[in-house]
Amino acid sequence: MTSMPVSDTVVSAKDLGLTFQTADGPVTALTGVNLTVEKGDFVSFIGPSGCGKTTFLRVIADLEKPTSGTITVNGLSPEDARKRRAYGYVFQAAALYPWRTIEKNIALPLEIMGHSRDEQKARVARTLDLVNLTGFGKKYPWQLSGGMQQRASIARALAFDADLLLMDEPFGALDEIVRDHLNEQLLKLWAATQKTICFVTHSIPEAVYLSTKIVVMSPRPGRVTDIIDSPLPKDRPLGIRETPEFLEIAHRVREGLRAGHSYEEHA
Ligand SMILES: Nc1ncnc2c1ncn2[C@@H]1O[C@H](COP(=O)(O)OP(=O)(O)OP(=O)(O)O)[C@@H](O)[C@H]1O
Repeated sequence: MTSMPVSDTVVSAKDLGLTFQTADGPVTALTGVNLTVEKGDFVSFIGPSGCGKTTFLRVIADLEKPTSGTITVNGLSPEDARKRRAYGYVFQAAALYPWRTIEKNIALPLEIMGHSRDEQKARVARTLDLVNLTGFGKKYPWQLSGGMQQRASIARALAFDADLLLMDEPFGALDEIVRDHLNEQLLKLWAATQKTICFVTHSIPEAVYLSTKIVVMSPRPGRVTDIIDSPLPKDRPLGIRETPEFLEIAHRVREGLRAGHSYEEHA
């Protein structure tokens, strides 16, 4: 096996653009995106519907091809990175198979990758523990709450131990109290596993609470209007959301979103 390139840069996008050709003409989902994600970063992408957040995640995952600019993932093309299983992907809906138990859902990618039964069992137990679902492996998805299902889908994405986790609005459909709880748990999980996380959200408090870096985007065409490096400490109790430092970053995100919006109105 060839060794991985040694670098702390996980994602590097330079002047990245993606225009979809549709029956109604071209749709520019992304234009001029420059962004570097370093190992261990927690990067949130925030912006209104249609600003290209999901498209950017899909480009990293090699599910879409850019039409201009360049992007590398772990120093490789997205295609080569995907083949080396560089990332786990968590979708907006938990997308668990209803006819499989939670542990069988988590084991599915491991089965496909040809891991032995013992290895599968060990990894399933480890990831269930990471998302606090030990004891629920034999349940079916419908027997779990929405928040627990989403944790199970995070466990599935963690099971093959990729360093990069791509999360597309994983908690968007959950109520605020459950969401707060999952945000706290996700930060603990991030600290424990030292993963690099790219996280799409519509929520300003969620983005500020979770991130080391916040990428503010605006639509038509989708572009980055601000990149904020958070000065907040890594250890973040929920109460941090009432501190002046937190509110200041939230204010800057809101300003960035507003600036993008007025561009849209005047374009
Ligand atoms: N496969 C596709 N074909 C054509 N247009 C597409 C395709 N995928 C996305 N788009 C368009 O690209 C733009 C960006 O979409 P994208 O889903 O990335 O936005 P988003 O910021 O994730 O939105 P949301 O917050 O609603 O999920 C939108 O205008 C969308 O309609």
